Order: sequence, then C-alpha cells, then structure tokens
Amino acid sequence: MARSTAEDAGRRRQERIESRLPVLKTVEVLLPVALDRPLTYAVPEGLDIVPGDLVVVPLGTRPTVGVVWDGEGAAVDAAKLKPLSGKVDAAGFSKPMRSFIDWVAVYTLAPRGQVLRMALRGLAEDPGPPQPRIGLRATGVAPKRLTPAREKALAAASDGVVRSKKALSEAAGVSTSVLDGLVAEGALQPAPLPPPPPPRQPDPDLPGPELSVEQAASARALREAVAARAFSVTLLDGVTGSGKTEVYCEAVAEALSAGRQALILAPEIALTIPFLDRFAKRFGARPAVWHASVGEKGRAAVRAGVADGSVRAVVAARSGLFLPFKDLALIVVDEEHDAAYKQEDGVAYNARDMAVVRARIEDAAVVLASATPSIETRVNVERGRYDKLALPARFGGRAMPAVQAIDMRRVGPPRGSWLAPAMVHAVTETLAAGQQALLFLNRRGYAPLTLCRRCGHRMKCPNCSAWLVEHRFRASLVCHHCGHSAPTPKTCPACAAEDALVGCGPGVERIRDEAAERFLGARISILSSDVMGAGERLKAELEAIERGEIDIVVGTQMVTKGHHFPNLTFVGAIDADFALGAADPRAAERTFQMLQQVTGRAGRGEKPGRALIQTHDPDHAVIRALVAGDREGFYRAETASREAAMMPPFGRLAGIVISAPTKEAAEAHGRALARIAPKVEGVRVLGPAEAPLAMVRGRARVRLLAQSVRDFDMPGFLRDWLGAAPPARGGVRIAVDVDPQSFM
Ligand SMILES: Nc1ncnc2c1ncn2[C@@H]1O[C@H](COP(=O)(O)OP(=O)(O)OP(=O)(O)O)[C@@H](O)[C@H]1O
Ligand SMILES: [Zn+2]
Repeated sequence: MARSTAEDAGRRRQERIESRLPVLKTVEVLLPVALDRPLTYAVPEGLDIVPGDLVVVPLGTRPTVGVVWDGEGAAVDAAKLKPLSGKVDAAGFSKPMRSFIDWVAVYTLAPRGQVLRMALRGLAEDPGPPQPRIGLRATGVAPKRLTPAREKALAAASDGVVRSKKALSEAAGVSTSVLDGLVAEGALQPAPLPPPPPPRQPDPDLPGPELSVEQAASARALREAVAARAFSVTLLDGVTGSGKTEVYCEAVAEALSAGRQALILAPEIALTIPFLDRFAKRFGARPAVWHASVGEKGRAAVRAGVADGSVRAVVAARSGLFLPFKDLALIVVDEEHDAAYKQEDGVAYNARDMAVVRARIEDAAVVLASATPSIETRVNVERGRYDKLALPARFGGRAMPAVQAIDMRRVGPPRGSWLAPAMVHAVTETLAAGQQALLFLNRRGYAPLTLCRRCGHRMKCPNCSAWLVEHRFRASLVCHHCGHSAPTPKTCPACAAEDALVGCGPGVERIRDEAAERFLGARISILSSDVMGAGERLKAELEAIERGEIDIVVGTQMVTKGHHFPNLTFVGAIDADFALGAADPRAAERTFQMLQQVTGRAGRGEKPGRALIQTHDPDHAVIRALVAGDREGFYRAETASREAAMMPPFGRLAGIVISAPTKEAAEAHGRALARIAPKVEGVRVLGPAEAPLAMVRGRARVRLLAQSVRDFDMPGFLRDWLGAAPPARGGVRIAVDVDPQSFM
C-alpha cells in the first residue's frame, strides 16, 4: 500500500516533468500570517533560491516577505503556481533559526507563520541602503558681494572639509540662508559627506572590576561554558547585591573575545536602562538595545547588525530571543524567575524556557541569573540538567537587610491611611539620616475600586468583569484589562448623587499622597509604568534617584528588581498579602520572590539596610521565611508542596481559554471540548469553569485545564484533542497556553 502510493507519486512527478518544459522549480515559503504550513511558489528561471532565503511573494493581492522553508516543493504543477517576485537583500534564516521557529510552533501550538512574524520584526521597517548624505564644501570661487556673515561662512569652510549645512552654519555662527546664498553664487557647492564612523564595538579586553574569590570562581566557570562551544545551562544563584551582573559580564566578555555574539534578556524595559551604562563601563561601548520602545529605525539597524554579525551584544526584552543571530554564543536570562518572560497573547511562550531551546539548537551557553530562582529551574539543577553557581553573600561583605513584619491586625495604620505607625517611624528615621526610602505597592493608579457612598454603586468596566482603577494623575477611571478609560465622573452614574464617589484601597498614587502629607518637604518620586513610560523620562528619574535627588521612591513591581541605589537603606512593603490568596499554584512562590527582591534593594551601598512588611498574616510561611532570612527553608517547603500536588515542575499544565460573545456559547463549546478530550493515562482535564476574569473586552471566558504527569507530551496531547474538536462557530475563540503562568 505504502509502496504503491510512493510509486504513484513518482509517476506523477515523472508526468509533470514530461508534460512541461522547461520545468520550473517550486519552493515552500513560510509567511508571517496565521498559517502553520508554508505555501508553495514557483521559482522564476535564473533565480537561485535556497532554504532560509528571504523572498517576496504575492499573497492575495499584497506582496509579502516570507522565508523559504525546508522541504521539497509539493508535487504540483509549477506552471500553475504563482511565482515568487524576488529575493530580499538581507541575511537569510540559518538552519538553527528555522528549527527554532518550528520548535516553538510545535510546543506552543501557535501557527508557524505567527512565530515567524516575531522573527521578522524589524525587517518591514528596513530603511534600505543608506542614502548618501550631502553636505557643503568651499569651491574657491569668490561671491560677488562679501558681507561679514559670508566672510565668516567662507572662513569656516576654508579647510576644504565637507560639512552638513547645519554643522557649517553652527561652526560659522551664521544662518543657513547665508549658506544658501553662497551656494547660489557658486562659492559653496554640494558634495557627499563622508560616511559616519562605524559605531564603537564593545572591547572585551578592557579590565573588568576586581572580582571577589567567589565571583572569580563563578566567572571562570561561565567563561569555560562559553568557550566550550556546546549547549549548557547554568543557574547563577546569587543573593541580591552579590554581583551577578559583574559575573555574567565575564561570560559576555568571553563570547566577544571569540568574535561571537551575546544576548542578554531582561524582563522589564526599565531594567535595560541602567544596564546600558554598566555595560559601557565594562566594555567601553554600549550594547545594542531591542524592545518595544526602540523606534523603527533603531530596530531595523539592530536586526540587520545581528544578522550580519556586526552587532555583538544585544540587551533585549523577551522578543529579542527571535532575532536572527549569525553566531550566537551566549544567552543570559537575567531575573530568570520573572513572570514577565511569559508572553500571554499571540504566541504564548516563556522566553526563559525558549532561550534554553534556542541555545540547544545553536550549541550555545545559557546563564539563568536570579536571587530568587524559579522552582522549575532549581529542580532542573537538582535533577542534574542544569549546572549551578552560587554567590551566597553580598559583594564587599555587605549585610543582607534586616526584615521585620508589621502585623496589620494589631498595629496597623489608623483608618483612612495606609502606612502603619512603625512604617512612618522608620521612614522618618531614614530621611533624618539623609538616606533614601522605597515604598512598594504592586498596584498602579490611585485606588483599585471606586464606589458611591450614597447608593453603594461600584464603578465597573463596561467590557470586562473588573473594577475600574482610579488614576488621579490622569483624572480618569481605567480598566487594567482592556485599557478602557473615561474621565472620573462628578456624579454617581447610578443615583446621580454629587461628590459621592470615593476611592477604596490604595494604589501607588495614593501612597505618594500620604507620604507627601506625612513627610513634609521630602522629594518623592513615583515609579510606575503608566506614569513613567519607558523612555527618557524613566531614565532621568532613575538617574536622579541614584544621585540621591529623591528622598522617597514609591513604586510598583517595576522597582523591585535589579536596581542599585547605593543610598537607599529602607524598604517598606505596603501590602504583602494581596497576591497570596490568588488562584495560582505559584502564588506563594511569586509573593516570596517579589518581596525578597524588593527588600533586596535596601542597604546595597556602604550603609546597612532594613525592611518592613505590612501583612495581615504574619504567620504565613512566606512572611516567616522572609523575616527569618530562611530562603532555603521556604524553597524546600514550597517545592515539597508542589510535588505533592503534582504541580509544575512535577507535573505539566496547559490552559485552554474559550471565549465567545455570550457566556452560553463559551460554556457550550467548553463542554463540547471537555467531552471529546482523549482518555489517556496520566492526564486529567478539569473544567470547563468560568474564568476568574469572566469577561474581557466584551467576551465571556471559560477555562479548561489539563494536568498531567511530568513525562508527558502535552503539546501532542493538545494537538490530538483540538484537532478533533468541533469547529468554533459563532465567534468562539480558543487560546491555548502550554505551561501557563496566569490562571485568570
Ligand atoms: N567585584 C566587584 N567590584 C566592584 N563592584 C562590584 C563588584 N561586584 C559587585 N559590585 C557592585 O555591587 C553592586 C551590586 O552588584 P549587582 O548589581 O551585580 O548585584 P546583583 O547580584 O545583580 O543584584 P540583584 O540580584 O539585586 O540585581 C553593583 O553596584 C556592582 O557594581
Ligand atoms: Zn475592561
């Protein structure tokens, strides 16, 4: 049977060859659209095309850039196919890069084209070959009339150097219209400007800081891992302020010395900013930067440089993982535990995990750095899959901050305020000593809930099952799930009472107001993504804090990690509990990590630090471990309870969210899916159940959860299952999330 099919195919191919002359070659082209399979195109005669080439093809009516994928073109009549329009003049996708895209698609169940789209970012904006820039040069011809301004201009140009119009007008101190006049009279003449000097390359031979004995040992091990030119993963597990950055920079130096490339991933754009300067201090030049706030031109330049090998070091947000490196030697995943590495929409991938996959395909080294490693990574170390290097003490013999809990049930703040007396006292002392304090609350805006004092009406998002968050800074009520935003009304929309709407609970803006009232004259800064953005403003603010121009920093999780403010000695966590109860198997781990990171900002300079944590549950294991400084104890207990519950990494999870215009439709489809779930040993399917966020953007949501033993092909199971699913009609949509981080 199989034999005759093969023979048939062979015969068909033969017929094709005989019936058409000349035979056109066909190729498979993967396109950046929601298709899993490449499409087949004919190759025009004379065009030399190999897998990995970037090509332009007609797709519908639009020319689209795609990538020639592996495999023979299908055995179809090439003459009936559309031919591809041409090759793009850019470095193609290497075989490892193509394998990586295939791998991510298979694992996440995203269509391959959708993964490709991430890897083509920065290409569409390619500015093309640089236009020659034109400047001005003196010709030696004397103008008819010589004014003092003209004299100045000609004197400045007398050296014969070609300068841009702007540069010449500045050098001479005359307006550009003077120069135009001289051009008109032939005394100045347009001429091509010399090309700008190439950007300075980071120099790995510059001396780094003198490392401590432990740091040096770790640095040596990481250098060896990079030099081995083989796949490896190393957890760099060092307490806050132990100098992990200095240590992994040595691994970067090793990659650069070999003329190869390094990628440093950071979970937040805010963290890339101080890193640029630290990198420049170490290597004499800044690395390339890749994230959403980099403009189109900048992105195109980074992408091109990464592909041709001229860009050696890139610091990037998670999407940098899909850049087409020419010779990738090292990926550093800084703050590897961070949930921001997980992309929730579109292709649901975890950049930390996919960094390991990419490194395996490219024979590269991975460094996972964290003061609070994920349980997943720790277990991989215990199983011998990853290596581990430990930095158990802060650099320079500095002490870890002393951490205490404030029991909000007994010694909490007076009604209507959020800072407990002990917190106020500690901040006052800190300011009196000329030091900085950080108040941490992981809630943006002013108040998480607004209600009417008269009728009790609560301000809800019209599109989501969520409260609107008051942002006083923007004078509006905002939904943090869909972005809906409207001016804060003067009257209650339900009972029309005037001035009856009140904010309940605190966000960072409210803490800022309270701090301003309590600590008169203190210079206070709010660090929160919606207030600061991610650009120059944030950079300036971080620098002002570092220089000591700010007394109190009030911030969301944006400030919890990575930053190094030497004069900051006190950290107060306003509400340690709010994440503890969440319907999330990682709730305890996450809370521990967040609080350990934020308290770790205290006392990183000469002066010792301390931290206070406001909690309603001081006996909770997380709080007790933080106060006792018993990191290992917490991890042991948490790992054991995860194992008992068969939760990751001891079991696998996948979430399926079904959304639809109505709750009934979502539920019906959820039930239909659950009914046809394959009965396989070692896996069970839970749900459908209404999602905690039951409505987002006007769409009702229900969830299914698949839970399996550890050694189980979850993507394969999901593919079989969903492949047999009834078609999603009536606006039903299905989103699959393998290894979910969010359970909302
Ligand atoms: N060997 C060294 N010589 C001089 N300074 C050092 C050295 N090691 C670390 N430092 C300094 O100590 C501070 C803390 O180091 P770093 O920021 O690398 O710590 P970290 O382990 O990354 O901390 P966190 O996990 O909290 O981000 C930095 O200012 C760094 O420059
Ligand atoms: Zn909303």
